[in-house]
Amino acid sequence: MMHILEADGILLDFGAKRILSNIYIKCETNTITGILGRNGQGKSCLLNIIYGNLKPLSKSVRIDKITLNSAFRNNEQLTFLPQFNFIPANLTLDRVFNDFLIDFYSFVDVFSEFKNLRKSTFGHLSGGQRRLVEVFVILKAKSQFSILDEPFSHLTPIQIEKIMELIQYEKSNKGFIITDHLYQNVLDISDAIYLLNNSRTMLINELDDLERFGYVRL
Ligand SMILES: Nc1ncnc2c1ncn2[C@@H]1O[C@H](COP(=O)(O)OP(=O)(O)OP(=O)(O)O)[C@@H](O)[C@H]1O
Repeated sequence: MMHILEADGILLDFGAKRILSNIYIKCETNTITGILGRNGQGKSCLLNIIYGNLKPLSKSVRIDKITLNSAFRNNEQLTFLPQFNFIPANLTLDRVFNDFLIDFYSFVDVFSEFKNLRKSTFGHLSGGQRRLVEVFVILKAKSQFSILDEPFSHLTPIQIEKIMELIQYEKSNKGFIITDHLYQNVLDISDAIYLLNNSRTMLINELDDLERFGYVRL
C-alpha cells in the first residue's frame, strides 16, 4: 500500500535565531528522500520535529493527509534513527531484535562478525557496532516510514556499502527520509533531494543547484 508523508508549516526559533521557516518535505512509499545542508542549517532539528521529539512554534506533519500527533505516534507509521545511541545499554542483542520483530540471523547473514554476539548486551559493543545495530533495526523496522539521521557515521566503508544496499532494498516496503554528511552516498541512493539553506528547503533538480547554493564545489 502506498503512503505519503508531508511536513510543512514549520517554524522553529532558538532565541532570536530563526532556524526553520519555509519548509516543505515530501516522502512516499518506495522512495528515498535525501536532505542535505551545511552544518548547523537545521537538518537534525527538522527530522526531530517530523518525528515529534522537538516541539517547534508550529508544524504540520501528515501521513496520507492525516496529521501525525506525536502523542499517539506508533512505530507502525514512523521510526527514527537519531544521531545518538537510543538503545538501552543493558539490553541483549537478542532482546533488541525481538523487540523490533527482526530475525537476528538476517542481520548475521549480512554482518557475520556479529554471529557470536547474540547474548551480548548493547553496552558491550564498540561504538561502530552499536551504530550498525541501530541503523539495521530502524531500516528493517516494519514501519511505513523511517527517518535516518546520519546512518553512515561511525561505519566502515564496507558497512556503508552494505547499508546503502539494504536501504535500497527496503524501500520496496516503505519510504525513507535520510540525511548524512557523506553527501555523495545520499545523492547515490535518493530519489529526491532537498537542500536546507537559510531556514528553507529547496527541491534540488540538478547537481548544479547544490553548487549554486554553496553546498558543494563541483
Ligand atoms: N537546543 C538547542 N538550543 C539552541 N540552539 C540549538 C539547539 N539545538 C540546535 N540548535 C542550533 O540550531 C541550529 C541547527 O542545528 P541542527 O543540529 O539541526 O543542524 P544540522 O543541520 O543537523 O547540523 P549538522 O550538520 O552539524 O549536524 C544550529 O545552529 C544549532 O546550534
